[in-house]
Amino acid sequence: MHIEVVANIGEARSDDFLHKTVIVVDVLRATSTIITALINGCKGIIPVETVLKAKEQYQEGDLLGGERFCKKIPGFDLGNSPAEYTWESVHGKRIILTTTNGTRGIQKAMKADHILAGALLNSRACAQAAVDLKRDTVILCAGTQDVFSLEDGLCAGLILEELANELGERNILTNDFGLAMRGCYLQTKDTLYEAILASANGKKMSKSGFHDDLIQCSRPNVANRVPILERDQLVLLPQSLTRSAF
Ligand SMILES: O=C(O)[C@H](CS(=O)(=O)O)OP(=O)(O)O
Ligand SMILES: [Mg+2]
Repeated sequence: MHIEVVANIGEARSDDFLHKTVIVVDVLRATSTIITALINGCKGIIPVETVLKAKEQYQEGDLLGGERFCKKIPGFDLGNSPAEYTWESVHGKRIILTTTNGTRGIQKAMKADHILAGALLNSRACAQAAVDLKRDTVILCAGTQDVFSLEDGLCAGLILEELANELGERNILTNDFGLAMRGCYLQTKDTLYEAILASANGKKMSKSGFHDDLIQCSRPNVANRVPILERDQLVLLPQSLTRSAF
């Protein structure tokens, strides 16, 4: 299996996604939020690029979620903190979500055969799903405003590590950036939270009052489910029979 790791949305060329599986990674915080919301029973998540498009898509009974500059968008029901997306607040609801980077990354990947939402939370499940989908795979690090973000790279490294465990070292091929991210992950795997806390986004999140989100989003493989885009909605990929629950 060939896996290309792309450093940020600005470097992504959507034609490169044809016939592939794209795992969109935005650890802080969009894909961590998406995973949390779906596991907590939300019906589906429509990722959109702008606030205007979110309001256009909105139907009675939906929840509007998302942020600009890390903060909840005025008039929206939810921000972009995974902790807001509890069973009580989201189960049975459809969510229209717009964030600065993650939802833009999903839109950018539209030419792919399959689009998955990945984060540290579900890295092993993402690797297993990518193997089951039998496509060459792109791990698209969302980054922040078209600049690489360490937390996304570390997650890409963990997914590569999980793919090597699944397929065997000799059966995975990646690009130089992927090799570098896998090395970074292996170097920091026992202090992931501290590494993310020290990153640009980690410092920004802490300063903005979202320190708890760093703790939540830095937990590897605590979720065994994978969001997949079906038509225009993110839903949970059915648990493949070959995979254990945990
Ligand atoms: O809400 C977030 O965590 C970030 C905000 S920013 O881009 O880092 O300012 O957005 P996301 O789309 O989740 O990366
Ligand atoms: Mg981010």
